[in-house]
Amino acid sequence: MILTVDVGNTRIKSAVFEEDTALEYFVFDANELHEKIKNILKEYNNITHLVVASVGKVGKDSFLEFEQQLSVHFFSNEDIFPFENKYGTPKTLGIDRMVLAAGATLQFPKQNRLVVDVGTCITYDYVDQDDNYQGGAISPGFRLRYEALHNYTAKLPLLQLDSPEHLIGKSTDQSIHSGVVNGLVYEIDGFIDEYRQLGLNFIIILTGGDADFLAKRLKNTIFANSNFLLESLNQTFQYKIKND
Ligand SMILES: Nc1ncnc2c1ncn2[C@@H]1O[C@H](COP(=O)(O)OP(=O)(O)O)[C@@H](O)[C@H]1O
Ligand SMILES: CC(C)(COP(=O)(O)O)[C@@H](O)C(=O)NCCC(=O)O
Ligand SMILES: [K+]
Repeated sequence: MILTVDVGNTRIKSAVFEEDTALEYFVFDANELHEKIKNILKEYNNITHLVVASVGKVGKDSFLEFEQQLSVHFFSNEDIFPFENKYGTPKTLGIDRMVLAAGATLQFPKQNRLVVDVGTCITYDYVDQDDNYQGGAISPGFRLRYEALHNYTAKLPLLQLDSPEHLIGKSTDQSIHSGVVNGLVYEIDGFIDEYRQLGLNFIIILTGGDADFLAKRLKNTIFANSNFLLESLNQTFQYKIKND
């Protein structure tokens, strides 16, 4: 059994896998990391590997204590991945993006793939049908947009993510929701349309904490799976074991 841990910039997501099947999912904050992992290991005493991808402030050292109990793998850009990395700065490519690209490559062979991960940031990652990772884009996620409007103005309130009632906002709150939510929908649909105009045919995987909220609002047909990163971590680790 494998325990996968995805440390994002907002929260930590985790899942226990028995081969390709996820048995249980968990979500927690960085300050609960040790206690939560200890509890998971108690509950599932067949876990042999702890596999981590972190772009947050939780580093490799945070998992040292578990090395007495099981084998720990903290993914880095030096690991073996099932794609050729054509990014101009491969060493600075986020490990979450590397794992997403690996998952897309392994789960959807021989086709162009675009992964859109809507978390703290929105990341776009394009892997072509010959398994070349080409790059993508990074933009602010929902929370960052709401907070930026509040933090960098004198008058705008801090709102929680909510559906805009109208395209044309009739109040301050409605205008903010329309700007943030419709703006993000247009951004993602716009990116997808632009990629298509390059003559590219590709599958789209939408993931991250806000994938479900967004999926029904996009005009483009997509494959939405908020657990795609955890599944990809499990698959990338199995790929590593077979190919290292
Ligand atoms: N229970 C929850 N706690 C916090 N954020 C949540 C929750 N459920 C959904 N979300 C949404 O998920 C987003 C974070 O997505 P996530 O993919 O976990 O980010 P990251 O990987 O950057 O930590 C938040 O901005 C929020 O809108
Ligand atoms: C862009 C990110 C901050 C996204 O983080 P997340 O929204 O998943 O918390 C992360 O992938 C990262 O730190 N990337 C490094 C820069 C790059 O990928 O080029
Ligand atoms: K992201």
